[in-house]
Amino acid sequence: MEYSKNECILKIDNVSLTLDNKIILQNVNAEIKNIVRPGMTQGQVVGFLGPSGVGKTKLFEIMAGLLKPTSGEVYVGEAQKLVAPGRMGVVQQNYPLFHHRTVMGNLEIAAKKTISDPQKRKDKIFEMLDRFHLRQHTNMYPAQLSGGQKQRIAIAQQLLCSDNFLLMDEPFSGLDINMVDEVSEMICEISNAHEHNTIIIVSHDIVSTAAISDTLWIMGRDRDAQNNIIPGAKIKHTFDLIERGLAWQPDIKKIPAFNDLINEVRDLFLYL
Ligand SMILES: Nc1ncnc2c1ncn2[C@@H]1O[C@H](COP(=O)(O)OP(=O)(O)OP(=O)(O)O)[C@@H](O)[C@H]1O
Repeated sequence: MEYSKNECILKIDNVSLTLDNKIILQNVNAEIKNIVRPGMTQGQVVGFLGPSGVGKTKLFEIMAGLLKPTSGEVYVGEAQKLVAPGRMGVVQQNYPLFHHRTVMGNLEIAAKKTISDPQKRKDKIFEMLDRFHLRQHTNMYPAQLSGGQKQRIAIAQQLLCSDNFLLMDEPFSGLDINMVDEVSEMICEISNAHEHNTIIIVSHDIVSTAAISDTLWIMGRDRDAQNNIIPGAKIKHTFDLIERGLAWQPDIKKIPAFNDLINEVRDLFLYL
């Protein structure tokens, strides 16, 4: 598997967060580097896992520039600029679309932020509608769409108005098994549409997330000698799935080493 990891495109630099005198995050550090594969357009997917209540959503909000940490910074892009709202695409679980606007109307609002020429904007929107199999829904309102269709519009919207980063909160939640496969394929397709495309998925679904990730971040807290949790979560474990030969593989779930990985992650969860 020939590849190299080059410049840093996202850096979480010593991020801590205290809310109402409660330490939530403590010195979180992590980095994503650009992956280059000769002859391929290779983006990447980072799966972000951890037990319930550990602080994933808070770090997600900090990475999105929506929440200011108590200390530390997040830098994004090749130029390593401080993150600011709008730089990262954010697809939340409830897909907040404008209900009084059609699919086209919703995408227009997003596209206006980055494309000023009306014709170019329309062309780009139709390209997105085709890519996400939504062309026949162009003039429908969100209330007339399924959950999966709303999710695809929310993704298209974010791709139209932000840089190459997409943060997704629980993309598999509430989906049946066929839809999970469909969303997984879509995430891989988006990540590989541009070599700087980077999708970070926060999820409780370890198997679906690991199956499409190149890297796994596992968030957790330390324990004291009495086995009590020490407040302040960090990214305690990073799995490089490329190095393990578990990235870019069709039928990954059938590979025994993939099942070993899942068991390893589940075992870690017992102590986080
Ligand atoms: N405003 C607040 N003040 C104090 N504590 C808070 C506040 N908001 C969230 N918390 C706490 O921060 C911790 C982390 O919450 P967060 O939502 O990030 O966890 P999570 O890992 O995303 O959980 P889940 O997987 O269940 O969604 C929780 O223990 C929560 O109780």
